[in-house]
Amino acid sequence: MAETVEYEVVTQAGAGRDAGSGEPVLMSARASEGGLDAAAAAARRLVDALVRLGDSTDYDTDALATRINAIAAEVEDALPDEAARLVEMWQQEGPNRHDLVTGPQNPIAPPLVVHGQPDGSVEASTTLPIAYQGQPRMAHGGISALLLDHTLGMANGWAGRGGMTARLTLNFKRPVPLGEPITIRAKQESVDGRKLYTQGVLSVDGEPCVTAEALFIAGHLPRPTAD
Ligand SMILES: CCCCCCCC/C=C\CCCCCCCC(=O)SCCNC(=O)CCNC(=O)[C@H](O)C(C)(C)COP(=O)(O)OP(=O)(O)OC[C@H]1O[C@@H](n2cnc3c(N)ncnc32)[C@H](O)[C@@H]1OP(=O)(O)O
Repeated sequence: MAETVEYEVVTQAGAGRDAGSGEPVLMSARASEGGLDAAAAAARRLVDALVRLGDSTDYDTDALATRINAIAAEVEDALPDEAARLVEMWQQEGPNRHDLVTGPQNPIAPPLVVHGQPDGSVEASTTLPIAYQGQPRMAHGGISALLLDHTLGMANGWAGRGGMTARLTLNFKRPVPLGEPITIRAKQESVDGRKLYTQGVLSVDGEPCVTAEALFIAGHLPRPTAD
């Protein structure tokens, strides 16, 4: 097996769920109004507009591609060393700002907002745009799987011991609509040695759409370091 390590969970407030405030605690990173978070939000907006644009418009998409490529080239010219960026990404003890589900710096993250609850569960919410469409007007099942896997993973972190997904079982009970608020609740139900058993449900308007049961194995791959 690959070498794995365990991380201590530190919340934004500087403590894990034992802080005992009795209030939900924000676990995902809060988006800043400017800087890279704002640029990622703009990229998300652009992706949404492109998917909605289609071909039946007079809009000059060739010129658009040229302009988008010019911006991409400008950003590429400013990129730091890739290894150093990886170290920076994983330095933070709190929520990952770069991750593809909750990260405000990641344009393909919806992003999902996750709160740790006093009862040991986590609750996550977002609204999915049309870029995530599977069946007409509905979210792709793989997106539901991604959101559930991640939220169950965060529930493990909130419970104090996180790990890697070994098995994820999903039941798709109802299609998940785009453009409507979705909620995911998840909780680590039991621990047996390194085996973490975690469950969750994705609901819309209080109606369960997708349920998940997972086995995680405690430990993560080591974070990149400068050495
Ligand atoms: C306010 C601020 C808070 C911030 C902090 C928040 C905290 C949260 C932070 C961040 C959340 C992030 C959330 C992310 C969530 C997403 C996670 C992923 O997507 S992970 C990527 C996908 N998964 C993989 O790539 C794994 C690939 N598989 C492996 O690497 C290995 O198979 C691994 C590590 C899973 C297990 O390998 P071994 O060698 O360590 O362990 P072995 O000995 O094989 O298994 C241990 C036991 O588990 C059973 N087991 C393993 N896999 C099983 C399976 N699929 N089904 C049933 N049993 C299984 C085995 O039979 C064994 O059982 P016996 O101890 O013998 O009783």
